[in-house]
Amino acid sequence: MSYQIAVLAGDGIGPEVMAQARKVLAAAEQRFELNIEYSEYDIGGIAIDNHGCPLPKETLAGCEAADAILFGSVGGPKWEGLPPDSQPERGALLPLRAHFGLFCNLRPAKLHEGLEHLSPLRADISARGFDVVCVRELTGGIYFGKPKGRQGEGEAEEAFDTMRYSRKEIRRIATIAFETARGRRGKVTSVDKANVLACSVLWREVVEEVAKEFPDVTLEHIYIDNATMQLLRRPDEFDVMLCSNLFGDIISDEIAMLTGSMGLLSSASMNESGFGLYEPAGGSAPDIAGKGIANPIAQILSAALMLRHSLKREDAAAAIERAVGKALSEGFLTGELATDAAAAKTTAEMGDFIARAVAEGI
Ligand SMILES: NC(=O)C1=CN([C@@H]2O[C@H](COP(=O)(O)OP(=O)(O)OC[C@H]3O[C@@H](n4cnc5c(N)ncnc54)[C@H](O)[C@@H]3O)[C@@H](O)[C@H]2O)C=CC1
Ligand SMILES: CC(C)CC(=O)C(=O)O
Ligand SMILES: [Mg+2]
Repeated sequence: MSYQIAVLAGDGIGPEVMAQARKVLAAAEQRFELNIEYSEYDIGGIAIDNHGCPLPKETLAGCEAADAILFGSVGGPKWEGLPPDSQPERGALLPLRAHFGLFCNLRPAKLHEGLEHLSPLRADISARGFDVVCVRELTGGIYFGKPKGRQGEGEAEEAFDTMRYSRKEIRRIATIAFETARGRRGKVTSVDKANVLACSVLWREVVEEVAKEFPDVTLEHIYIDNATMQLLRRPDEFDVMLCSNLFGDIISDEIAMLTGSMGLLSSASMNESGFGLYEPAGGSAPDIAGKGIANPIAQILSAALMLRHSLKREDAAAAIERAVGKALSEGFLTGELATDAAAAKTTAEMGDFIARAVAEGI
């Protein structure tokens, strides 16, 4: 069986970390006798520069023809002055998510063995460890609600966004959260702002309905403001965090950093047919782009999620995750994690280490 993967490295650190994911995938292909073909396409800022638009037709056609999309990141200061819908994020990433109906975003974060002391959590809390999956609704809510815009003569006097959710949208993502919890520690924490927002009141109602179909799973509700605080206080008590688009965006950066770095959090975005886009949860990191110091692990773990969810190769996915665990537990760390700057590894050295560990079959 051969697989077609559309590779969209994008901007900033995207191409640097994507090169490492490709190395690791090559090692996995050899060891597990996978047959993967890759086609590379421009997206985001690089596509604006090369084609005059952030999501060229060829890119979309390449993605449509593929079994899965491996995505880097888009955006950066160079393109910030463009009209909003021509920018990399609103003109490419969000339309891509909408086009493929990628409503289900899974962001798994766990405190890796060997990194406990590098987490910004208080030492006694990080010693307890944690392992959380953020299940984020990705194609609805305030990021997509209409109308949205600016109003006023000349310089806008006001701007507005619309938060909107249907029962169907809430039901399908809540169902995924409960199913995910069933395969884990059996607890869903639904994050909302039901003391203020009409969408959150509906969110709670529908989540309660779905919960009745999963009597073996415990459900708790929490307001977003309290959730950000409780994650710092008792992260080990969370299992699956069910979030709307906006709240999941916020929570996912927090859980990434609790594990030590934004460069560790992978993600899978899937539609109702199981088609997926796999990308690091962080962005293009313009502050470190081009320096060869970005952590490629989020991209490498996203490739592992692609192997698991789209290619159904649990063996190869698990091997990559073990290889990442080996690097971290042996203190093989990129600069943002290394306590001894002189011992920090480059992006490429990390990719080489993990690829070798996959090839050697740890
Ligand atoms: N999926 C995507 O393509 C996303 C794109 N963006 C875009 O990326 C650009 C930068 O956004 P920011 O808000 O600065 O968020 P960011 O996630 O790019 O960076 C935030 C901080 O995390 C660090 N960081 C991120 N990834 C890292 C890695 N792999 N290794 C080490 N450190 C890492 C950065 O150096 C920076 O200090 C913006 O244009 C934004 O719109 C932001 C988030 C997601
Ligand atoms: C353009 C943003 C919505 C991307 C982002 O921050 C994310 O998906 O986490
Ligand atoms: Mg984000």
